[in-house]
Amino acid sequence: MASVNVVQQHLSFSSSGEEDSSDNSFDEWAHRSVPVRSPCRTPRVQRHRTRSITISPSVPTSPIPYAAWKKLRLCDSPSTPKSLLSKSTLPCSSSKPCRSQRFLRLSTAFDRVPSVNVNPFTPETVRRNSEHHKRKSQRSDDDEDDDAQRSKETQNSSEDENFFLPSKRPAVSARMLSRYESEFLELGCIGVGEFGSVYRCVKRLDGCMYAIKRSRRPIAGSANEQLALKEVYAHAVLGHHPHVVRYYSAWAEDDHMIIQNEYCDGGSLHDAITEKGEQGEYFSVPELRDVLLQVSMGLKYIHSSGLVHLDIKPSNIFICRRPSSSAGGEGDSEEEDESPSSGVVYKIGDLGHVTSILSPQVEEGDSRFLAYEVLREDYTHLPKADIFALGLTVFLAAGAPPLPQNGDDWHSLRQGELPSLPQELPAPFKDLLKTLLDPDPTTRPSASALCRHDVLRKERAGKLATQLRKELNVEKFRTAMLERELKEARLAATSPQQSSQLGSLPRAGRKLVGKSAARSMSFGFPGY
Ligand SMILES: Nc1ncnc2c1ncn2[C@@H]1O[C@H](COP(=O)(O)OP(=O)(O)OP(=O)(O)O)[C@@H](O)[C@H]1O
Ligand SMILES: [Mg+2]
Repeated sequence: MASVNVVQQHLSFSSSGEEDSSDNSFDEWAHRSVPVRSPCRTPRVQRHRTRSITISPSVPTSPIPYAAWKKLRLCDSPSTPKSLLSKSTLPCSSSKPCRSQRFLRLSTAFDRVPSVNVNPFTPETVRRNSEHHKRKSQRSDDDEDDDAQRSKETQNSSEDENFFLPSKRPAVSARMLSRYESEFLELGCIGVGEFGSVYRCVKRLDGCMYAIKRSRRPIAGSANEQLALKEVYAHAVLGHHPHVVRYYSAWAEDDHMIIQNEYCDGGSLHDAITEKGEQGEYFSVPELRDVLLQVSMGLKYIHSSGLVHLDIKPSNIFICRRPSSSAGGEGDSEEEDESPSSGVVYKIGDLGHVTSILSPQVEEGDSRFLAYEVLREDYTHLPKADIFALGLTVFLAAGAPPLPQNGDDWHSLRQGELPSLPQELPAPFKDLLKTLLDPDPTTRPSASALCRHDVLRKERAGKLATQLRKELNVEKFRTAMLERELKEARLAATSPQQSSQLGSLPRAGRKLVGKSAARSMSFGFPGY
């Protein structure tokens, strides 16, 4: 759990003698992590601002008269006047004194907000637990003094429990905080879009990381309300797919829509392109194929659900670099059983423009990625507008210069003129990309056709063959070992004398210890 690490690191850092940070309250830390004047203000700051303006004892906390707002009452947020908030603040438990200054500070830092549980099942916690147990057993081997050892173990085990086991603090306190504050610990702002700001948060109950998107402006009665609702409706209908950002929950709070999604630890494709660009690099051909194939899989799923995304672009494609530490992990899907060749998973996110293919209500996305037919309000081939935007996305990843928002260059791109690239793409791949940008939407391949396309699948097939060859070699080796052991066993059965001689005089190259190791050798293949 990177998030928990962040918190623990921060806290132990402050306990290491840097006393000028004596006022290291969580609030201050959270504020420091967000740049001053950033448009990405934390919901907490914004909420308090709103509250100080709109909430007085005589003013109801939900003064929104709009009929449309009623639609958003997915979960009523409790009223949280400041008085209740401050009353609800619990002091550090006095019945269980803090063990060290670090823990004292830990509880000091946390006592303004409910604590966070550590989920013992996340890959990171499991890894840390096993490393810790290894270290502990090494310590036991080395230590000779039994008494000292025993007292040390008692001390260590309580340390371990405090550090690695789920916390014994109350899971979620029933204090009068907003749902966002009571259920999540905010670790920082990870992005700002047109519609919302996105925060990396740990859910206090399950200890997993989530991306929480909060609409930047109040939504009741505004055009943003439709966008907010669309995003939630689309997520709820789409369910799980490895190449679509997973949705967990949504609610309205202080007239803002809040959406809890899977956290993608690699940021957006836009970030990755920018990072590479700053070093004069761009995505290689295998990486481009990977992006194209994986996003096509996500699109195939969205399109087959009767929906279109209509805002495909690098900043709406998110990257997961390691096994998901959000709850749930990867979902199943017929063709997604192959793991991505790069170890990087691309996921389609930001469903704010999603609409139905059959009865579209089109809210145009970013004009740089807009297909010409959508501008002309021809909605007969909407899924192909996603394909067009995907084509431009891949061109950008390949090193194309920034796309025009309008003007002659905008039109030329929609008349079949390809963006210039700093790298030479293989002809079949370039031809495929060209079809994605074809002015005629019917000529562009469908997402489903892209998923099956030879140019994208060939490399995976090659990798699969290499893997199978390796597995075959291992099996051959294993068979040879078994045959040899069988021969020896037969020999031993027919002439016990010979076998005892063999047993007493080890042959060169044979192990004295662990002779049967080969049999229990694990190559990590199912069935063995
Ligand atoms: N699930 C996530 N995991 C990691 N980062 C995310 C996630 N969701 C959003 N972000 C970050 O926040 C940024 C804005 O998110 P998002 O695109 O959902 O907001 P938006 O306001 O709808 O954007 P737009 O301007 O495209 O309408 C993203 O570009 C990305 O950097
Ligand atoms: Mg976006």
